[in-house]
Amino acid sequence: MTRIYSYTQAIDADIVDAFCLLQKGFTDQFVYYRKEAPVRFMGLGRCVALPTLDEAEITLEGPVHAQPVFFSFNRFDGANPALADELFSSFPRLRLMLPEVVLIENERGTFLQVNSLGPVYAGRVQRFSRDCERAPERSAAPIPYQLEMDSREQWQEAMAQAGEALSEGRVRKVVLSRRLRLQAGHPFSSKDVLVNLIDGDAVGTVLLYRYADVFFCGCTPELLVRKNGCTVESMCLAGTCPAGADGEESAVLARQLMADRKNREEHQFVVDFIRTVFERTCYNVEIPAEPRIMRLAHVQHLFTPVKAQVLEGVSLWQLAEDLHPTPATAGAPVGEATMLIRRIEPYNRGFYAGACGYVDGAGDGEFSVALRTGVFDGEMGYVYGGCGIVEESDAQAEYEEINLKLRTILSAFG
Ligand SMILES: C=C(O[C@@H]1C=C(C(=O)O)C=C[C@H]1O)C(=O)O
Repeated sequence: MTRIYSYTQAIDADIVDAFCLLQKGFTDQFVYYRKEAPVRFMGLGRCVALPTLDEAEITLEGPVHAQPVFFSFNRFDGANPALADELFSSFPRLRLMLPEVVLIENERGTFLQVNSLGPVYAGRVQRFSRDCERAPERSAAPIPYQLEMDSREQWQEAMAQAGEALSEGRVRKVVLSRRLRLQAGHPFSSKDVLVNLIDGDAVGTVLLYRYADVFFCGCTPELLVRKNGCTVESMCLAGTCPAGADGEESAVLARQLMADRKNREEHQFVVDFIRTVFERTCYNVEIPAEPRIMRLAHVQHLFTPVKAQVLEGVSLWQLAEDLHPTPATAGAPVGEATMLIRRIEPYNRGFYAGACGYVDGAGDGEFSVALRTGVFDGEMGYVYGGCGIVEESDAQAEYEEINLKLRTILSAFG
């Protein structure tokens, strides 16, 4: 058992400004920041890492009753024996990481949480809250960079391998990705990348995990699972078209996407998979019969929301493990597709397309699928993008689709 003391008080501060000021003093940094709703957590430092919540004995302190916020960043294919990209190999494999300081914004307000393995010393809270409240308004600088294009021939080759597995019937869908290398004149700043994503036009949830000099960051539209008491939600997201230049073009493209058999099929694999997991672990499962459109800055997706009540005794962690990876990021059947990805992709995805999120001391929280992300160290970085491949997919069109998806993470450089 690990006894954790968690002290929370309200603060009158903008949490992003406060994070920008405080971050200089901490090598470990964690962000889970939903842009469209105040579900925002920004963590600094490391109080403790635990394998499960069962190991924690939590004492809540301070004027606000709030659970400690643990972060969890997990690899796409944690069991893949292939070595991860050198940038990812430095991140420890820890399940639940509790920061020393968490800045919280939710529908109740903005809060400062200080976590400790002994009773939290009041002077410490006062010092952080003073710093938060005097934080200057943030500014972010653009980051000039060069993108090294990957080879189209290599992509054709990967597509040919996928095509073979599809025509032999070994898989019915596989999600292949591309990795592009970036080079900058100055070291990538995690603060600037973060602020550009939060304040820019990227839609979704901003994620950051910084460990010493290396950081993983992005803005994903895809929720894996959210748990609030016994209510749980998920999302089927697969099938893509461009966003369109204006409202009219966007509506035409959306209608074509809704009517496109290939995209509807790619989408349906995800719906069927999530339905199977939810019907085993939940009840009152609600899944609309028809998908909707999710419009983002650069692309639009077919999207089906999922809602249910979870069976007593089933944890958020178990749901995330059962759901990940879905056919949206692996393919169908999931195991066969994952094996094919290991064989075809010349790199290990690391956190890209992994389940990343937060869990609070009561077991509520959420995980997103870490899409539209990259990993950075000094002047170099890698960005990742993928797309679902079925038998009738065209290599050229899928290559272009990934270019559109990459524009979200590239928007982080201004
Ligand atoms: C794999 C990615 O995106 C996934 C694949 C999609 C598709 O194939 O249409 C759409 C959304 C995501 O589920 C990515 O962005 O890297």
